Amino acid sequence: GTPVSDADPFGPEILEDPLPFHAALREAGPVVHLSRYGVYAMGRYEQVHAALRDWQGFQSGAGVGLSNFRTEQPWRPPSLLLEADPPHHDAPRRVLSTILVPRALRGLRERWTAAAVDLVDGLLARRGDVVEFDAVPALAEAFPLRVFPDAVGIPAGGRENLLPYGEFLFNAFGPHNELVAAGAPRLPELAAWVNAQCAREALAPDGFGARIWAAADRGDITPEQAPLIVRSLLSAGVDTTVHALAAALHAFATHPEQWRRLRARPELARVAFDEAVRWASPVQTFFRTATTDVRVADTVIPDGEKILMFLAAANRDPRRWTDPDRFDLSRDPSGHLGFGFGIHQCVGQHVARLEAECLLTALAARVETIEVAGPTRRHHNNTLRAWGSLPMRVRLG
Ligand code: HEM
Ligand SMILES: CC(C)Cc1ccc(C(=O)O)cc1
Repeated sequence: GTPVSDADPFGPEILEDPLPFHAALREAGPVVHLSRYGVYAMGRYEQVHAALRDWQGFQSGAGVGLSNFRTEQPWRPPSLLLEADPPHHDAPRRVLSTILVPRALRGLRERWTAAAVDLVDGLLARRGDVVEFDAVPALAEAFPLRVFPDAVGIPAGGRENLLPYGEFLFNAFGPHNELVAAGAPRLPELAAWVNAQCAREALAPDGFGARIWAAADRGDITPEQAPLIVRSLLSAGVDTTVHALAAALHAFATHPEQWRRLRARPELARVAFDEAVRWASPVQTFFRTATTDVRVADTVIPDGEKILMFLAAANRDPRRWTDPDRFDLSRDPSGHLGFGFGIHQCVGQHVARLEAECLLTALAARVETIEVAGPTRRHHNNTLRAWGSLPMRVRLG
């Protein structure tokens, strides 16, 4: 096939099945220059981990997509976390990590558990012992949309805008291909709606959003920063969990022995989710920008060049993982790069884990076997690994 350096990682062939390209990229060397986009690509765990750790040499402030904010206008005001370097990154990060730390989420566990049980019961009730449904709309999309917007505290109306907004955002980290073009027409209305949800008066008094505004009232951040930090939650907190949950359900549906393990030991739900995030890497890639001429192995990456990091390739690097292609609940997945690493590591990972734990536990309590019931369909996005459709058959027990 095409040599790695001429490949199009954002083209339909590789988006449909990236695994062969990831393997070829790992084998081609520690760093590979991709001529199509003029970027430096890394697929091995060692180099991706090192680049994520070295925030001084590999900055986020010029954008974490292909677009270089040093020379191009961002499509929206840059994120104060994702697209910021220290020191500007520090206060917004501290505010969000305090709000999203596990003990701050304790109050949600009971509510989210009840919501998961209610969703699963509603799906399975009075339909006999064998039930078929598409797990993408019925579970992977339905559960995050049922619990997360309320946790942020945004109004009830318009929440159907969240997924398409995130869909555009994650496409926009890649090149302006037809995936970006397809989302462009609706963007102005979607962006206007998202921005309106970040205003203090739009937010319920007890959600994550109100806590961000309370941090502004305390002077931990400025009132100008508060809405942008709420925007970070609405940008990063929906499509990621939707596609991670779909990936976990697909993993279990194609590995019945792992479902049996979860049924026997429901406390494995959390580690199972991290193994699914490692195995599927719902966030496949994103970029950094070299802040100086930086040497990686035998390559010098010139100042200002973009580096494309393949988290998904690193998460299946045989140099780091035993039997990397196996979805295995007995593995210790810690150290996986599915949530990133270092100062920008996912600040919402505990929210994602709690959502997954609640949904998987509710399913494991009712469902004896889970299997794919028909042709699955991928959904292509420049950054996200996603299922468009997951026909599923469950047997109650
Ligand atoms: C399974 C679901 C999720 C995955 C796979 C995921 C993945 C990631 C990754 C890989 C990064 C690092 C980006 C970088 O280094 O440039 C990140 C950062 C971030 N995530 Fe998540 N995420 C998930 C869920 C969430 C949720 C639920 C929230 C909000 C509640 C969230 C909010 C954020 C924010 C604000 C950042 C930027 C952190 C910073 O730059 O300091 N994410 N996420
Ligand atoms: C994997 C990351 C690129 C997900 C993400 C998206 C958006 C934001 C934001 O701050 O808007 C933060 C994180």
